[in-house]
Amino acid sequence: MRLKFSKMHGLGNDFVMLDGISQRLKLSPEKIRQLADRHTGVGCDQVLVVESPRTPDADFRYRIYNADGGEVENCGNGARCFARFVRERRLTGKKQLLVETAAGMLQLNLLDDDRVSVDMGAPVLEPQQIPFAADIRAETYPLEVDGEVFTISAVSMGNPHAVLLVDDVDAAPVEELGPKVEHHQRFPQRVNVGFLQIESRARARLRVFERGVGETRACGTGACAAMVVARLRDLVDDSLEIQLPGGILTIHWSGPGQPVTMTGPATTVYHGQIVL
Ligand SMILES: N[C@@H](CCC[C@H](N)C(=O)O)C(=O)O
Repeated sequence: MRLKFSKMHGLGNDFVMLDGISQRLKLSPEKIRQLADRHTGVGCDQVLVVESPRTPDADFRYRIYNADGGEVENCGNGARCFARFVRERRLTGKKQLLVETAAGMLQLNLLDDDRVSVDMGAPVLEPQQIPFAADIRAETYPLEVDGEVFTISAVSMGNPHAVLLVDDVDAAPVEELGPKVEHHQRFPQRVNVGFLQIESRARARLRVFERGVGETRACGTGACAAMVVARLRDLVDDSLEIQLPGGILTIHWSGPGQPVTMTGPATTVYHGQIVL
């Protein structure tokens, strides 16, 4: 199978973008892993696929695969790249798009300064819906890992996130604790793990160990989840600049029941073809 693709990134969270409307794709988990391999494939954190929508209101359907081959529900940085990709590939001339994902509808807006703003929907905090094993919903939960108890918060932004507050994100045990929380038995669908340092009511720093990938340079849904956790604990105001290793995302959330808005860049690196 010969595939045309674009290599893109959102703050260094990188993607292989595939147009599944004008080319026929037969993707298995193994083929996704081949594409994502940084030594023998194109290399990326996620493979993103554009498809025709299933519901009449939507402009497109957007599917997301982690580098480990698993299909997942949502990807914030990918959504911004998606908006740019469908314009560059002339699949649409629109600057405002309604896109179907496995997690529901996303609204994407291409801004005049080339950034993309995404309405990521309202966060879900009910443990069963995240999913996370807990008897009742709480702001924080104790989580035991190798005999040590950590304090986490749990949020779904369509995909599951655990967030830990840390004093110094540079010294956070992302590589050691990240995989243990990702595979913790209380998260039956595994989880993305964010390490969040609050700098002020308007600025924070974040590193994310992503489910199915490892630490990435940025995670859009992770930044939204971090905002929700920080805002619910009244540590930040409605607008937050989150510094990730790859750059800054601006996140806005005015509180429970409201959608989270994420704004940031989307960059095309090159277009290519690969035989799989
Ligand atoms: N990088 C993404 C999140 C991608 C999916 C995630 N690894 C998961 O398994 O849920 C983002 O920018 O949100």
